[in-house]
Amino acid sequence: MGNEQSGGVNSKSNHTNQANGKQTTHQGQLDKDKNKGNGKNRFFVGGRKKEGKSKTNGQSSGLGMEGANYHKYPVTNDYRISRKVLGVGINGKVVECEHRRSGEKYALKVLRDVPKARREVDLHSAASGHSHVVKVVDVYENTYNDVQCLLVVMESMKGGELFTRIQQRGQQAFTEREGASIMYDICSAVQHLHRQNIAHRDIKPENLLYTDENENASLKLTDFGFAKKTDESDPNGLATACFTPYYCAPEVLGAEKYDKSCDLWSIGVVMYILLCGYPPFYSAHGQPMSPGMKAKIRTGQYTFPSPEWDCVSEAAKDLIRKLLKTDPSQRYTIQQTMEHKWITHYKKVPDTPLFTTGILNEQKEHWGEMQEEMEKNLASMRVVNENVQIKNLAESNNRLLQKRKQQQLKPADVITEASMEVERSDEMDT
Ligand SMILES: Nc1ncnc2c1ncn2[C@@H]1O[C@H](COP(=O)(O)OP(=O)(O)OP(=O)(O)O)[C@@H](O)[C@H]1O
Repeated sequence: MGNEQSGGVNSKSNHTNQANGKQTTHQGQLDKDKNKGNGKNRFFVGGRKKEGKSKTNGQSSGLGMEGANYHKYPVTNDYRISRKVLGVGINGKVVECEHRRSGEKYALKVLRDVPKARREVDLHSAASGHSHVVKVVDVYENTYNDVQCLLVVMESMKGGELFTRIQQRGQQAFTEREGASIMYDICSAVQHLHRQNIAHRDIKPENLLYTDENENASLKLTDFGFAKKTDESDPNGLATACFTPYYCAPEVLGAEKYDKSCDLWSIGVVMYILLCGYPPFYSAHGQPMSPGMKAKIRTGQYTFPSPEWDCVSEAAKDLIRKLLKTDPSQRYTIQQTMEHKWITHYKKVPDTPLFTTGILNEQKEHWGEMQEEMEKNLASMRVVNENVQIKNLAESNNRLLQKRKQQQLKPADVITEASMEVERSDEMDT
């Protein structure tokens, strides 16, 4: 994949000092000039070298970011906020903004400043140095109408969602080799996260976006709203909790691996859809879920139906089987996935034309249901684990866990209301 956009404010003026492993940006310099930051002036995104066609695995900015650098001065000092909505999620709108000096366009996500949002911003920033993770450029903590907000400036992803792009290909068939190349990119992003002990826990088609509409656009992972630092888990402190055969209890696997295994399940589902155009746990060709189908999900029954899967390589099917294991302790880790020949040798995967584009188009009207179903499954995986922790924190006499209990987020922290709109005329500059 190639032609990655610069993640910094201005690709020309960004520079990376690779000798000392630090990155500074034009924006960083700007803030130092103004002396308005919080004094640390650490920036999580620097100008990255443009990538050629060959892939680079797991590049990190090397910054070892623990959290974001929150600017306290108004975002509008640096950016013009536009009314153009780039997307709408559960947390509100993502709008376009423009850097005042460089004129470059970025995406702005506005979150209410609650601990969950801080976690999202910190973990996204920490992961942001990878070429297949959407870059966080700047973060501001500003107050609007007495509501404290976090404003996250990200690189603008102008190429839309993964499957929309495949749907829109026209006559040219999507091939298994292209599928392998896409999966390599996704897996390298997840490997980067897991190496930092970050589980994303919300890998789904809507969170995989392309930088632009060019053929060489990069696919990147975004939305760290459910991401979790896995090394904060204390599996030894967790006692047995109720669990269905669908999920093994975290104490069996270790909470850390449990959270990460959720990402591997998602990778398996995305890979399956990529290779045929419909999801694994569905009745023929994406028909809505019946109760019987739901039972199949719980017991991990899926098939590789004909004719879509007839020409797909055995190696691809083998990897899917290893990713879609219902028991997370049996499921492949990201390391094992990266070492599987279908991923490692993605360039040698057969160039077989697939049914994917045609089926995605035929099944357009079922796409919403499919997304909902995937979201429900992800949610139940997260809930199983959260429940286990909540139960044991409440019952535990362990002092460490008691301390964590006090810090535990309340469900009310989940942001459900619409985002703060930065639309007051004094903050707007359209
Ligand atoms: N960097 C970006 N560039 C362009 N569009 C973006 C960007 N980030 C997000 N979007 C758009 O905004 C939508 C919502 O963003 P995001 O998923 O981060 O928010 P959310 O409120 O956490 O959503 P969700 O409901 O998916 O959990 C995305 O589906 C996408 O269409």
